[in-house]
Amino acid sequence: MLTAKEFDDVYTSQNQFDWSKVNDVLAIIKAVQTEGDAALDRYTKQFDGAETEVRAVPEAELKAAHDALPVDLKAALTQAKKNIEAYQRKIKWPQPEAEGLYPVLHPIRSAGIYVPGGKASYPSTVLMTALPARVAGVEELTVVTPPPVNPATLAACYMCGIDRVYTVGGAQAIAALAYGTESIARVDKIVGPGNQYVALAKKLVYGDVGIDSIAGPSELAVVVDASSNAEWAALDLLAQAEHDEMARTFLLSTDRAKLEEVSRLAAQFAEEAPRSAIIKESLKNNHYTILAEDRAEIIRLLNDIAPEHLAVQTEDAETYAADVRNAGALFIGGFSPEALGDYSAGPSHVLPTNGNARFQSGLSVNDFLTANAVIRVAETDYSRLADAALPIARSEELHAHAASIEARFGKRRDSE
Ligand SMILES: NC(=O)c1ccc[n+]([C@@H]2O[C@H](COP(=O)([O-])OP(=O)(O)OC[C@H]3O[C@@H](n4cnc5c(N)ncnc54)[C@H](O)[C@@H]3O)[C@@H](O)[C@H]2O)c1
Ligand SMILES: N[C@H](CO)Cc1c[nH]c[nH+]1
Ligand SMILES: [Zn+2]
Repeated sequence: MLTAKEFDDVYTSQNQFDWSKVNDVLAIIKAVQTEGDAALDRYTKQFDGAETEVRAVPEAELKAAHDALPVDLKAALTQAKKNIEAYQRKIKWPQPEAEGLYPVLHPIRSAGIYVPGGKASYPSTVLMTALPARVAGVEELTVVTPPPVNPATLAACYMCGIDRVYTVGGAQAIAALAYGTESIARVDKIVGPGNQYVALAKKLVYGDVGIDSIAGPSELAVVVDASSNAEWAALDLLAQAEHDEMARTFLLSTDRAKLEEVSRLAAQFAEEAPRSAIIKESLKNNHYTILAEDRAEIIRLLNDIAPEHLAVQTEDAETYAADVRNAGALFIGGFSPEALGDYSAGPSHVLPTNGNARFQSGLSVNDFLTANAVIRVAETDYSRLADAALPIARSEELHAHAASIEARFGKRRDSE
């Protein structure tokens, strides 16, 4: 258990993006650029142990996976799909009136979706990425995901009408979406979460292609007080720790006894959990229990951590939403476990990690829209804007700028 000061000392140095693999990832990207599909096949064999030739999964295979879904899973995916679509429709930017100065909104044409598949499989990520894109009106969606692929992931692709699905993952899949290969067409924007290799590749290709954000190893901060259910809090911590040894969890309170109770239960559940090895490693290296002085100190710590997920399970939980500026998604109250956000609540579970919530929101329909400013100046408004522009153009000594503005005064006088 750490005080806030002790946490500040240890955490700041660790809360940095891991660039140590950058040369490996750059080499992968370059190989895909020069060798295309052959490089994809080689890396799939090397990193995923699969002897496959990259190919689009036939539509009939997607449909067969969908038809074979167990009834309860099909119903859950269908309901989750409805909830996600409803939320994305609600938050979609409205098109402002086409008057004078306004943005004109367009969906981007094509998007590539990375669906992780290394340590777990993620049919839910198909829904959480493809549906916001579909609500925006993106024409073409390509999914990449490493082998072996969970049939439920293929079924989810079928439900979302994905145009092409390729069983390739990691940095090589990101490079293929960014630059294209013989089999995979390049896209306008790449979205979706992934491990350090995927995150590094997205950073490196950005600018040649759009990206949504860096959605890396999962994170959860849980705030508890004497009133909190310690078992629920402990299980919520495990639910994120089981994603990855690199998943980060934080437990905060002003109540020492409750922190001890939650920590004891988390350690006990970790022993019994099916994914015990991953969870124990994550809790050992990437978990922080913090005893704060007061609520203000908890708020300050949360804004510094800027966690992907924040679960507040205290009596005054409602008050946190206004005071915490930096969190990818907030889960308020005991009946809002983070896992519901992962699957069925509605907002996308693709959220910024590693402190990126300071400047980045979770994936949404609006990530698939561009807003192009339209400037249409009425002649009667010209002088007002020209007078506010000319002295600035002259001070920048950009004479052609000034002349282009002055020329309109001449034209107007001539036409009067
Ligand atoms: N932030 C979010 O929104 C969000 C959502 C879901 C999942 N996640 C996170 O996504 C991550 C998924 O990671 P994952 O590993 O399970 O799947 P992944 O698909 O991201 O990574 C697997 C791929 O990594 C590549 N790889 C593995 N070892 C490599 C090596 N030594 N060199 C080069 N490439 C290598 C392989 O190509 C493999 O296909 C987890 O950390 C999870 O917590 C985040
Ligand atoms: N918690 C993950 C985001 O960090 C999303 C997810 C998908 N499936 C289960 N969980
Ligand atoms: Zn999760």
